[in-house]
Amino acid sequence: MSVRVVARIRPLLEKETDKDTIVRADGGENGQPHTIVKLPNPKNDSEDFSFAFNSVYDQSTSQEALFTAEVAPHLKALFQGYDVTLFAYGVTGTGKTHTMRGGLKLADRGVIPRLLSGVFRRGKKITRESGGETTVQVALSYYEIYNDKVFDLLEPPEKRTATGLPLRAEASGRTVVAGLSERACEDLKDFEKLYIEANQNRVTASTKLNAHSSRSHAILRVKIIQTTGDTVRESTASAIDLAGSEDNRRTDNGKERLVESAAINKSLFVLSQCIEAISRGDKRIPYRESKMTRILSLGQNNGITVMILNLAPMRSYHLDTLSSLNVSSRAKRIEVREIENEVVYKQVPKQVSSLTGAARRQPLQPLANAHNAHNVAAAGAKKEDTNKPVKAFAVYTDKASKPVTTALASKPAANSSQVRRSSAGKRPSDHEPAARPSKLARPTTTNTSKTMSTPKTKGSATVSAADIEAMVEKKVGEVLAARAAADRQPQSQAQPDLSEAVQKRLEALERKIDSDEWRDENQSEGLRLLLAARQSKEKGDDAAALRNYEMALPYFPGQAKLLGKIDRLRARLGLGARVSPVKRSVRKQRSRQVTVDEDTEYEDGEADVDEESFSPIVLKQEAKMRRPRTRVVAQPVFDAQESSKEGRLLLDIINSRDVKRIRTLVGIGAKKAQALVDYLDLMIAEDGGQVESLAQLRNVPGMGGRAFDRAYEGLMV
Ligand SMILES: Nc1ncnc2c1ncn2[C@@H]1O[C@H](COP(=O)(O)OP(=O)(O)OP(=O)(O)O)[C@@H](O)[C@H]1O
Repeated sequence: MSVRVVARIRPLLEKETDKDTIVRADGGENGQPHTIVKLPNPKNDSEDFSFAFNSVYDQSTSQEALFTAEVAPHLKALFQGYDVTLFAYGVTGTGKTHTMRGGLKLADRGVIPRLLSGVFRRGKKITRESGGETTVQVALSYYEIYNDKVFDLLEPPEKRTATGLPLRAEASGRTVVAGLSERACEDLKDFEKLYIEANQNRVTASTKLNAHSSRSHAILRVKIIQTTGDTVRESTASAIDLAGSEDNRRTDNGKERLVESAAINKSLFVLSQCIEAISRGDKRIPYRESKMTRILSLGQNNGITVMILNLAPMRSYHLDTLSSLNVSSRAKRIEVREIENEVVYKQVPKQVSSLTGAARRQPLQPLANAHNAHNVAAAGAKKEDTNKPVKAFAVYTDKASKPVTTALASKPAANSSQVRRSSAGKRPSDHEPAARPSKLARPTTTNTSKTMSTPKTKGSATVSAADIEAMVEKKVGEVLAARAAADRQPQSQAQPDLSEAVQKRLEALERKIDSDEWRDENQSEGLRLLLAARQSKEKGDDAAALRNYEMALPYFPGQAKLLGKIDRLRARLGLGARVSPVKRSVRKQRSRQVTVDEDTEYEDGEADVDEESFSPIVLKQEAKMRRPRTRVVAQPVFDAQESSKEGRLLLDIINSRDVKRIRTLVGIGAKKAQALVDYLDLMIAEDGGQVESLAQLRNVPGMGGRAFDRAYEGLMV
């Protein structure tokens, strides 16, 4: 069956200043559960967008009701040998942890404690009814993915290693965490003790948007082992509380939080890309690009998968809500085959025949929602035109309105049985940069939030409703333009098969980045993002390429080459100018007289990145910019260098991309040489393969300022 996707709208919290609720549950007349999420078109309040899900739970839904409807029915299957995966997805502060973990009071308990309670109860029942012949053991493992590293939550934090636990692919195709501890759990009390202790190990820290924000993805695995005589049946329930995406411009996040946030946003972005790739039927699903997606292996795991989309009802989350509705709607299209885990015989090594392995590994199904009532009509329609792209989600407006002029307006909805009443207000995409919309307009408990819901008072420095409207308008315009640009590309161009040579080259780079253990984590991360951007670009997916380049930017702050790529892509997609995270106030135009700080950078804000400066990049860069200036280098010196024989030799050596040759330069060791070559492969090669000038070379990470001077001067000796 396809992944079951349900939405839960949380109630307003007392402290929340934005009381303007715009998200509501609909559909499901005559006592049937709701199936539609409705919210206004951000560009036209009188018109509604609707998204269809398997079920929709409104603000009044209790923890008990949600569990009874969505989780309890799968307990039986779990004991029949099926694996069950439950995961909560949504923007920060929308209620994921509340849904999964809940509060301490009995009525507030979330899905996880209720699941365990159900497991123990059913286990006892089975033992009782079998007259003691069948015994049921429960074992737990609990871990988090923090900054793309896996940490065991059942072990004290002192035992953590810097790199975390490695992942391993099993013969069955499943990805597992190597070296994870597992604890036997006798009863609910046992579980609660373990769970509370483990949660204290979980990295949560206060952010401005959510005072108890989860900064990691938490994964609880409950293994159920049923033994009858000499047969053993194992199945696993996984409950996953994903960290929420957030916008750093709104959260006042400090250095550490920024890095965390980048990791969280990246993994969630990869998840949305995987969902999209599966629903499109792509051959390559980018699971490998984040540990969370490797572990989740959406669509590859057998069994039953339920995705709970958490939503906040307020207007201040409007664009974020649209974005997560888009992603979740696509997830409905992922098919998971329900395959029972085999019974194995005690003492006999478990047989995993290749046939079984192959059968267990899920072939990815592009359009697998024959089970999804909303898609039946579309599935039929699709047959007529197999070349047409699969429309990834259903959204229709509720009010007949004038057709809009965007290119999107004429596209038919493909997976909704609902009548599309208006072609207006097509959905924004979830994967363009603009589609993880800014929370600029999100008020929570902050002052800004007040200004959102209260009219602007005279003389105050607040944002007026019209300003906000304009911001939303602009953002939506960007999103629509990006989508329109993407849609304008002919299908053959949208997903071309990469040439074998390019594919091989990219795969080799991917393997290398993964295998270089010596490499700084942040450096690897930055390179991975560049690689992902490169892959997207090769495939003609400019929007995804842009997103990846933008995410790589904090790892290579101020890099002219990278900024150029971003600017070009933004222009191509019809998006506005880039908003630089680097404070514009410290950015000055380079003048004839360029001032160089003692050990490195140019003053124009285009700080370079060398191996040592990868972490903590963003703040370090600003700190560097504040340092006193001590040396002044005149432009004529640069001009002379450009035309000197040393300059030409330096370029020649760098352009050779030969690690051994580059290492001969003064001040460049093995690591730096390798990092340079990788960077050149990713950034320069696609533009013709050459660093054309010394000025360009000075903007290559690791080759700015002093590193450049040393290498250059070394050639003069
Ligand atoms: N259904 C609900 N009923 C009552 N309160 C709720 C509900 N859902 C969420 N809340 C409250 O909203 C706040 C934010 O919820 P929560 O921490 O679960 O969000 P989250 O999505 O897990 O955020 P993050 O991703 O930042 O961890 C909490 O105070 C929580 O108690």
